[in-house]
Amino acid sequence: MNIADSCPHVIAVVPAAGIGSRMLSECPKQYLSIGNKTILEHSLDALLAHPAVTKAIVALSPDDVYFSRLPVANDPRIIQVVGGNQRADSVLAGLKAAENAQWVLVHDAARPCLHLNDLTRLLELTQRSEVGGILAAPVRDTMKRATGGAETIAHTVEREALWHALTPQLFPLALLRNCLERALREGASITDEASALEYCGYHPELVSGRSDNLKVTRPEDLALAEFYLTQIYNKENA
Ligand SMILES: Nc1ccn([C@@H]2O[C@H](COP(=O)(O)OP(=O)(O)OP(=O)(O)O)[C@@H](O)[C@H]2O)c(=O)n1
Ligand SMILES: C[C@](O)(CO)[C@H](O)COP(=O)(O)O
Repeated sequence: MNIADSCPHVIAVVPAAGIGSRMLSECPKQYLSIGNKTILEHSLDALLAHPAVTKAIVALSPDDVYFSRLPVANDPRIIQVVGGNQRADSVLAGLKAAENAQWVLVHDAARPCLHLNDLTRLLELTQRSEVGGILAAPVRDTMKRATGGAETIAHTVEREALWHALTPQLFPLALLRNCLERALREGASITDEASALEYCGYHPELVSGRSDNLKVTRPEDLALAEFYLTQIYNKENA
């Protein structure tokens, strides 16, 4: 049985409507280039490399003038929607455009270094989970909680069982939409999809993922992402 047969069709939602203010770049960071492609194109290619990911819904800013210039804009697997003021609003816009797929995964446009093996291991949840889960990386550093409003240490945070939430995050489409709509309606702080499920009392699984699946956020992240993508390219073309 090949990989595509063992996994149901999955729709990806890619929030790409941010302005990338922390990147301090001329254009939204998802349109910065690494090699011959933009960060967004790298992220979409990483998702569509898996045969089970049959469609990608990209949530774009209403002011986006960049996406239509990309070759991927003409890919029949890509659907464009207008994103919202917050990342969660953009994700919800994407979910509303998803057909009645059973499963949906949400992946930041700003995470171009996703490895196919990590995506494959996350997608294995479709075979054994009813709630879904997220790629995550265990915390390695000692973690400190700052004193409110000051840059002084209040205390050390126990790092045992502490994880960095990454993306993709994979959930049953109906469950994620219902939890996200309720959490947003009730004013919950939602910075990733798992937090909407947690708000509704669910406990998504943690799938250990590579720590080089970084979110390009600040200027110094671009060179690191380029290094990681070069590593992926060299391995694929060895
Ligand atoms: N209203 C928003 C805000 C963010 N995003 C997307 O969510 C992902 C993760 O968000 P983040 O890294 O915070 O991106 P920005 O919001 O663009 O960055 P910043 O907070 O520095 O402005 C990005 O791919 C971004 O494009 C989105 O689709 N809609
Ligand atoms: C979804 C996410 O990438 C998981 O770590 C993160 O929450 C996005 O946060 P941002 O502030 O929107 O970048």
